[in-house]
Amino acid sequence: MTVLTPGVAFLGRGFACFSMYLSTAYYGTVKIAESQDVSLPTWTVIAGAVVAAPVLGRLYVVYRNYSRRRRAAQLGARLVPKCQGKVPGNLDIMKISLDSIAFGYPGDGLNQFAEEYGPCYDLYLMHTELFVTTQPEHIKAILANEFHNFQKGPKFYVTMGSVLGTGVFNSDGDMWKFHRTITRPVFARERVSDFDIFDRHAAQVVLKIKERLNEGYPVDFQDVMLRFTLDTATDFLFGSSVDALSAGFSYPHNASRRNVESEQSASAKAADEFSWAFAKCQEIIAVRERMSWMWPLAEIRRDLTEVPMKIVKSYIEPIVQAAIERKRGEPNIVQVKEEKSAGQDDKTLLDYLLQSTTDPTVLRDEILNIMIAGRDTTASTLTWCIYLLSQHRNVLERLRAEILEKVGPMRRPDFDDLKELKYMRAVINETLRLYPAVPFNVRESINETIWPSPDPSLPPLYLPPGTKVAYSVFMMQRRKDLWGPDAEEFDPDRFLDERLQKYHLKNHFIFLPFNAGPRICLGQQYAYNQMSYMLVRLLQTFSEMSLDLASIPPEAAPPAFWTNSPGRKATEKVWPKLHLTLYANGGLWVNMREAELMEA
Ligand code: HEM
Repeated sequence: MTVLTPGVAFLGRGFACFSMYLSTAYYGTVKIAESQDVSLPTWTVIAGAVVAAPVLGRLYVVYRNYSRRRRAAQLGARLVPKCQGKVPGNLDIMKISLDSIAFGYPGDGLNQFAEEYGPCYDLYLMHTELFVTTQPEHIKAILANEFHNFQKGPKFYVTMGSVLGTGVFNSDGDMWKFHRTITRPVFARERVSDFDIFDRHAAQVVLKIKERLNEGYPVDFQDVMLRFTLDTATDFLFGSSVDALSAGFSYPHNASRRNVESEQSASAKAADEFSWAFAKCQEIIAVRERMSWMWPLAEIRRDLTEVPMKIVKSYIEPIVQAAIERKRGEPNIVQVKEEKSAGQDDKTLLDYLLQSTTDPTVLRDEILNIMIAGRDTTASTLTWCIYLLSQHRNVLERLRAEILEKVGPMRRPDFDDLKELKYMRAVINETLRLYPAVPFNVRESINETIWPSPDPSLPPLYLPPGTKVAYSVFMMQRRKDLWGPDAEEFDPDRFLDERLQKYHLKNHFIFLPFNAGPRICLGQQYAYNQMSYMLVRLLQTFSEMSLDLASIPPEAAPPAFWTNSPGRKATEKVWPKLHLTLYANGGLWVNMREAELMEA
């Protein structure tokens, strides 16, 4: 069966709508003319209808805006300020938004609009509302107070569908509840506090980093963390690791020693290919989201996710198929495991999913969603954490001292140890504040609503039904009016000293790296445990960390002109970029010094 590309399907729908409009206009005009005994040549009717189309479109927009203004006034509210672009349809603003993904710093463009219009404004792309907000009360409304009025929405399903399918990230209502219910037991406290899996893979990380440093080369820490989180996630979720850490780590672009593909095992190559495809899919859907409803026009010749998704599917499907076959051969797999483990839950996500369905598509979608959730987010946070530690020696030393005091130089930490590592938690939270793994997110309203005005002297804001709202925790968590004058600085003590009471505890909704409300991250505790575990093992072994800037490919380094920018952008040593999650462009190349036994 031929599958239409998104662009052809989009144009087909447009053509069908336009044909309907033309035929209605034609027969309508002919009927009116007949009733008046006037005869019109066919071509004049059709030409008239074609010329009238943009005029009618414009009239519709004017009428819609007028009725929204009137409705807002009736409710004692006002419209969200509209950004005024220089080109019709605010196409120049769309370009700024797309350019900021390709060439800019997260929030570029949007920060300027925030200065001009305040923390909530309407990008109004192609005459369609797209609200952007960084206001905690608005984000609280989206995620908690008005949860039932804000959905991911049909436009989101279509934009993300070719990658996320109907998984937990791309569903609402009963489908979302179904995914959430079958996934939740996997994150029960006793499961996420079983550190055997973390220990196995963290030991491999430390060993392989040492080997590479001993060869005289830095390591791309981001790449190592993506492998670590892929291995731990697959071990935790499916019961067997894909062993991405066993592949040879990449060498820097300027190294005399190069990556030799033939040295890699087949499974390592497959894991590398999967990682590439996985990132590519996320990049493509992030661009689609920024192009609003026009995105199919960029995919007329082909669905850009097709090739990378083929690779992703070829990786996941055998895992799913094997699980289905196991289930067929051993129908009571979950019960068998329950009996075997005598109280200790060793069932994997797949085991739980198989209790509810053996539909390969549902299984694949769910697994892919959880892999995106579980791999890139923690890898991103650990990467930015090491970046910050490499720039703040005092923080690194204090964190290491805490680890050595509470856990010691060699011992494997347990759950109680991690609870005692208060400074560690502050370092992770401060990393998540400045570099949240999911910096931007989006929802769509179902019914009209009213939000408080960021400026209390002005009337509240009116949101029409069916409005897309993008919210950014990245921008909110750097706001000086919410976090104090030093909001742009990395200072973990703000989660421990009087600033905690003054800012965060006064309003919990100013810090939302894991979201909030019914859709709050299911893996939050797992993520804290995994990240803390990895940091303990790293800092037990290494006492110094520094960036190797020469190893970043020149085209991936932060542009020189950034030094004239406001805020952290001016001082970034690596380029933070984003698809669905935040990452370091070109990798995070670091050197580490092994701790002497005396130091430990
Ligand atoms: C630092 C690490 C992490 C961060 C910052 C993070 C952040 C988030 C955020 C912001 C969401 C909301 C997404 C949305 O509604 O659009 C989310 C949802 C979710 N996360 Fe995490 N996450 C992290 C780690 C993990 C891990 C390790 C797992 C699992 C292994 C996980 C599983 C999930 C799931 C299943 C959801 C979907 C919840 C739903 O829609 O009901 N997360 N996470």
